[in-house]
Amino acid sequence: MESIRDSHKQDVFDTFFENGNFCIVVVDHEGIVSYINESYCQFLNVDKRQAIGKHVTEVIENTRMHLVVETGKEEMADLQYIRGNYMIANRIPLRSDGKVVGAFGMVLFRDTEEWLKMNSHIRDLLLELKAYRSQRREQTGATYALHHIISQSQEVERLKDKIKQVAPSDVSVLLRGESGTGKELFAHSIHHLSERSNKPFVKVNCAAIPEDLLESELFGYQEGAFTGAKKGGKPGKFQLADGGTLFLDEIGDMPLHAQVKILRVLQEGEVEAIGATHPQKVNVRIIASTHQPLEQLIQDQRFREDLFYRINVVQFHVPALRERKEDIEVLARSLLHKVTNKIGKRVEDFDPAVQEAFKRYSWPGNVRELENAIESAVHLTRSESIGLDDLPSSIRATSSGYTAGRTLKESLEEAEKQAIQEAMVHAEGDKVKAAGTLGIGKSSLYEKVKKYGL
Ligand SMILES: Nc1ncnc2c1ncn2[C@@H]1O[C@H](COP(=O)(O)OP(=O)(O)OP(=O)(O)O)[C@@H](O)[C@H]1O
Repeated sequence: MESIRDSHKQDVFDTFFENGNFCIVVVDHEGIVSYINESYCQFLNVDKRQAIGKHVTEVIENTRMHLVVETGKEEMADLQYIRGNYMIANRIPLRSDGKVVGAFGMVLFRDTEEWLKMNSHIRDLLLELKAYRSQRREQTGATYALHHIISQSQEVERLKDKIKQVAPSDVSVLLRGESGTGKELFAHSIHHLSERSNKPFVKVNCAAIPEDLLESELFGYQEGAFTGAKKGGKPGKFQLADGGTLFLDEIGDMPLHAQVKILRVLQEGEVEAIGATHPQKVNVRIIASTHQPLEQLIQDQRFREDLFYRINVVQFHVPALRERKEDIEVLARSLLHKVTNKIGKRVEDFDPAVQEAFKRYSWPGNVRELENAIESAVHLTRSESIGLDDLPSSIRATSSGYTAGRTLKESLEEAEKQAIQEAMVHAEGDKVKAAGTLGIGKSSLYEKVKKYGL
């Protein structure tokens, strides 16, 4: 099919070159004006017929068009003083068979006032967009999207791809992984990528709500349901999340009686507020997260198997930071930027030894621990680059067996403390297992845990 450029070459040319909004000039290889449009002539207050054929310096004040022909280098968004003001122009060399045969000039803004107007118009639009975005985030409750998850490792990149695949459906997702790995960020991202993104994202921290309040938090209550109940009652998290996503954080810590009730809501799509006479229909997508070994909890009868199958339709494992060391450097830089912006202190980089220590350390607290270590170092440092001395001692200790000013006994104790910490993380808090891995007795481990305040 003939393209619009070929069939209407002249119209396209006229529309662009004679458009009243643009000022355009073309010079030949000697800097002689071979074309100038009407609006440029009006702006310069010159007659078009007289301008064509003259050297560009005689037509346009402070022009550099002839210089662009000489240098062959384009000049973009350059300021040019003209008619008592600065205009902003692009100058582009025209080439034929590799030789500069002339130059094309275009005024982007006739004066800085015009530019400022456009600039403030765009700034206003950007501010409006920003306000709209944060308002929407506040309304929905999901602050993060997939692009906020910084990574370079194949593991996390693959995980992001899988998240994109399942997010649009309504399927329940179980996010597993150690504490601080970023499970909540993934939960937000799933919501953002789903059809529910304009509806609420409601988080329930199952480990933080006192057991006796959990039911009223989850399912709400009616006015007069119990002494101290608020006037008008209170909606539960399920009702608040209606149409959107309910994020059950740390679901492994949920008491059994609440598990039974949640299961019923998920099976029946109905929730009954405390003191209500009728159940109420709710439509929520469930995303749950846990760092606990749920299969073990099921065996110990601390987690209901039927609830496990309900929430575990698609399961993702977010790897620990020590299992994806490639992410540490990019994450550290991005977190440094985040922290310095928040604190307002100028710290731009890490000493190479710090990045090395970061790579060697095992990060039992994962990205959260990395963020905290960087925040504390930014507060402590006296230079623009974070050094080893600015790091918490546990991380510093991994840089070598030796830290200046420390006795051998202190260094050994630090190493021992760290080994115990790591073993405890691997054993998910099971002290008997951790003692076994370390090759020491249970009572010896208890003693050391007490000594180091772990
Ligand atoms: N890939 C990442 N990019 C940027 N920030 C991250 C990333 N992963 C985690 N974080 C940051 O680390 C902190 C902990 O993340 P998050 O709360 O999502 O972890 P979690 O796995 O849900 O932890 P918990 O199980 O304790 O609730 C947050 O401040 C988060 O912003």
